[in-house]
This record gives sequence, structure tokens and C-alpha cells, in this order.
Amino acid sequence: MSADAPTDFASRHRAAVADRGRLCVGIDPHPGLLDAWGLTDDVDGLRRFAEIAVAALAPVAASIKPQVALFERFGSAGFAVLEQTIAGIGAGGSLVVADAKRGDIGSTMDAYASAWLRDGSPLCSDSVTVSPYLGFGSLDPAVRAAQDSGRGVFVLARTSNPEGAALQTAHADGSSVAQAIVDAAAETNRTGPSAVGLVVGATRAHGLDLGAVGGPILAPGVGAQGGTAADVAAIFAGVHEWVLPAVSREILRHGPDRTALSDAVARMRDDIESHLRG
Ligand SMILES: O=c1ccn([C@@H]2O[C@H](COP(=O)(O)O)[C@@H](O)[C@H]2O)c(=O)[nH]1
Repeated sequence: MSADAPTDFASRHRAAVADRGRLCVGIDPHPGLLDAWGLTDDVDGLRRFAEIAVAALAPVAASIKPQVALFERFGSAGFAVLEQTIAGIGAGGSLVVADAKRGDIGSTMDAYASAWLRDGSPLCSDSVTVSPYLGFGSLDPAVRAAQDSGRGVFVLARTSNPEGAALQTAHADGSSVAQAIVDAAAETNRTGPSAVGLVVGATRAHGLDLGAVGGPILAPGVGAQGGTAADVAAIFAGVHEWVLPAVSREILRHGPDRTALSDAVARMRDDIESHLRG
């Protein structure tokens, strides 16, 4: 790294967590949540939902994860709201995890890297979720863009949904598919700026050796999917310094009242911190 290279993503993540605690709050504007917040299931409702969520969450959460699919369902107007949401999260002091789960051949992956990780793009975020199932090496353009800019990628390794197990726990060359992804992430972080995080669900034991990863581990599945703070502590024993639990519906159900939303963040964060320290 040159002297003027940006701070790497892992360091930025650690600073955010030291300041605000280990929690990534999702902005997932599901139709049912729009309704529960008294909003219409259209782009006006989406915009209002996102504005309220950003105002309540961005000043308090270490990271915020907009679920891209729930903006994308409104087409270009939804993407315009997503752009405003990403800008608002950054202005509020949270790191943005764009949950877009992108993955393609390398040449196309380069375009995804430009969209989500390069300066000047209206969707540019601090990090983006990516799928390694076209081969870990296909992610290289995104990894390089992240390394060059102090941004990050979160690579799906062992997802929180039950359907993931058949593929991710399959064995090849003496290792599970998920472990091979973890090892590739660890090697990438060992040999360059630490820009690669993992997605490992907090819903069940993963059976992975995560000790060498050297980057944040985004752990969705707490709350609506059944995972608890105690599960996070148990499932991620040995890597507590890196785990970043991700919670969407369990926080958002407290809206639209902003104080209730930010109080829910504080309760969840404190519950997780007390289990991880205990
Ligand atoms: O393995 C994964 C990867 C991503 N997700 C995403 O996280 C949130 C979870 O929402 P909850 O309301 O807290 O259940 C959602 O955006 C998923 O797409 C995941 O759940 N599992």
C-alpha cells in the first residue's frame, strides 16, 4: 500500500463498531412494513419509509444495510430513493452495506464494482454483498475496487436460510464449499488490504473455521429468522471481534416512531454486546 492509500475496510469497520457497537440495521421496506407504518405500497411510501428509517437509524447504528431488492421492485424510481438513502446513511455517520448480492463473470463484475464501489457512482456504498458461486476469482474486480478505495465486499459463505445448506456444506477436495470461500477470503485479506468480509448466518451452527478471516463477518438471521444474541455469542465463539449481527424486521417493526426505532437499536446492540462480553 502506498503512503496515501485509504484506510482499509476492516479498519473502518472496527472504528465504526468501537464507536457505536456491533450492529448492522437493515432497511427492508417490505409491503407489510409499509402498511404497518401507515404508508402506501408505492414509491411515495418507499421514500417516506426510507427517510424515517435513515433519520432514526443513521445517527446510532455502526452500519446500515439497505436491502436493494425492496427498492428495486419500484424500478428506476426505487433506485432514485435508494441513491438518496445511501447518501443519507453516510451523512448520518453509518457505514452503508448495500445488500445487492451481485455476482457474474469477471467482465460484468467490473461493472457491478463501478456501480457499488467506485467514486462518482450514485449508488457507491461502503460495501456490497456479493455471491461467489461463479467462482471466488470472478469477484476480483470488486475486490480490487474495494481494496483501492477503502471499501469492502461481503461474500456469501454460509447463508442464514435453510436452503443454503445443501450447496454450501457440500464437500469438494476435502473441504466444504463454504470453508473454501472462507479460506479464499482469508488469503485475500492476508495478502492485501483487508477488504473482504463474509456473510455467515446467525441462525445455526456453521461448522466453519473462521479464525483467519481478518475481516468483518456479517451475521444476518437475528430476530425475525429466529436467531438470538445468545446464538450470536455461541455460533461465533472465537471470532467475536469480527462478528457484525444484522437485524432488519425486528428493529423496523418498532417504526414509524423514530424514538422507538432508535431505542430498539440501543436495546438490541446492548443485548448483543452483553452476550459477546459475557
Ligand atoms: O444469509 C443471508 C444473507 C442476507 N440476508 C438478508 O438480511 C436481511 C435479514 O432480514 P431480517 O428481517 O432481519 O430477517 C434481509 O435483507 C435478507 O435478505 C439474510 O437474511 N440471510
